[in-house]
Amino acid sequence: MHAAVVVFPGSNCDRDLAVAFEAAGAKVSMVWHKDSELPEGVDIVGVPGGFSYGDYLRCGAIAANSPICRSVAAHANRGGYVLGICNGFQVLTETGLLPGALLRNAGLKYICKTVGLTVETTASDYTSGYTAGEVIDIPIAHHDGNYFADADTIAQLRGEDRVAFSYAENPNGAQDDIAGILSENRRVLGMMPHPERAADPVHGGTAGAALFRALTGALETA
Ligand SMILES: NC(=O)CC[C@H](N)C(=O)O
Repeated sequence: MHAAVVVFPGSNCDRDLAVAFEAAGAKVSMVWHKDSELPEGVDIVGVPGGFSYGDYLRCGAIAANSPICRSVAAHANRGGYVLGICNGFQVLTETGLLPGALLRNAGLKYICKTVGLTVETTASDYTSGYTAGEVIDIPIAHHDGNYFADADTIAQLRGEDRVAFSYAENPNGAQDDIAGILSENRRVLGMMPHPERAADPVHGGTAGAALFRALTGALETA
């Protein structure tokens, strides 16, 4: 599996994401925000966490209009896989690849801690390594993680089994406790928690590693 990890000015989880992909057996290329093309043969694009462009305007809003994001959208629209984590999830909602928006946390504070995440569906190449209903410990670190979408969109996400993860205890006011959602074709995942920060024993937890292993397993045999 060949993964590309996008680097924006202000990204701070790009290396962590690359290491997590590599540990699961992927080949990784780093891609700069000013590049207009993804490398040939990329199976999945990772949009990492951080503070792209200093979170100016809105988290992810400027990144969503960067040259590389046009190629990321084209890749997704061709049926390619895209994983957006934290700021990456914010970028994916800003590009319109995923519905809804990430608002300021209900408590108006930056939250940095490990939370329990309920695996809501195993029907995706990201979550097939978990069991449905399993609660996994994954860190969060954000000030704009409060997922919002209108009632029809939430009902559609639930009806189509597209909520990948929910918070066991809601830390940020996210609607319906939503922590991560899938696109209609289940190949684009956006999630606020950081699986790449729980992917090695030195992180103090390895629950995130199963997501990367499931992906490489699925894409290697595809
Ligand atoms: N860790 C992150 O990606 C943070 C995303 C964004 N800067 C926020 O604070 O909400």
